[in-house]
Amino acid sequence: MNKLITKPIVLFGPSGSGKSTLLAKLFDEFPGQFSFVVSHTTRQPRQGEQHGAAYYFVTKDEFTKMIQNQEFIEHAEFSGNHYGTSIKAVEDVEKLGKICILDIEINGVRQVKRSRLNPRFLYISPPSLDVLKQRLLSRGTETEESLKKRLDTAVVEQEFANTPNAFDSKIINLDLDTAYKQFKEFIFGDC
Ligand SMILES: Nc1ncnc2c1ncn2[C@@H]1O[C@H](COP(=O)(O)OP(=O)(O)OP(=O)(O)O)[C@@H](O)[C@H]1O
Repeated sequence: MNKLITKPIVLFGPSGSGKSTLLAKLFDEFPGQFSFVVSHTTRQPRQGEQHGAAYYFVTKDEFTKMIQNQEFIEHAEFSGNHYGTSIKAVEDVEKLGKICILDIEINGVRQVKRSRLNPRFLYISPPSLDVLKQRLLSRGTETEESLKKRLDTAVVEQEFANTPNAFDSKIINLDLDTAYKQFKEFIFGDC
């Protein structure tokens, strides 16, 4: 196997910019070649969620110990629950010979940049905030409040993306076929 293409890939971009859509196409076209990393969380499992598949479910104490032992590449708290990506979880994906994809938000990206992981960063940008708003509306997943929150966050994410060395490559997701072609070029291209 070509070692170079096993370098992990960090995907980031505003909610609604198309990350899941592009990943779904990729996983569909290349089954078994890519994998998400299994994260750790302190939240309770939902029905059907398996330990080690959806997440590694751990207690708050276990999570805190992992932070102290510097086992996480990035971690964060959302709605009172902790979530983190461990170095070991990334290594587990690599051991399986799969390309590891991390789909994370910008605070995670900042932490990854300070970690010993040396991934490639890809920024998925919407063509404009107006188009982003339309796509989030047509996805039908948002309340008025969550839409506003996502759009406000998108402004911060775009500002972050405009800082030097924020990403290795950027895709403006206007036409999906074109964006997907660029996505594959990045993934399979030179590191
Ligand atoms: N190029 C495109 N043209 C038109 N619609 C698109 C395009 N790319 C994605 N979409 C649509 O935009 C919506 C948002 O895309 P998607 O859910 O993939 O975004 P996301 O970045 O994964 O968001 P989140 O971070 O919230 O998971 C979806 O309804 C998707 O079908």
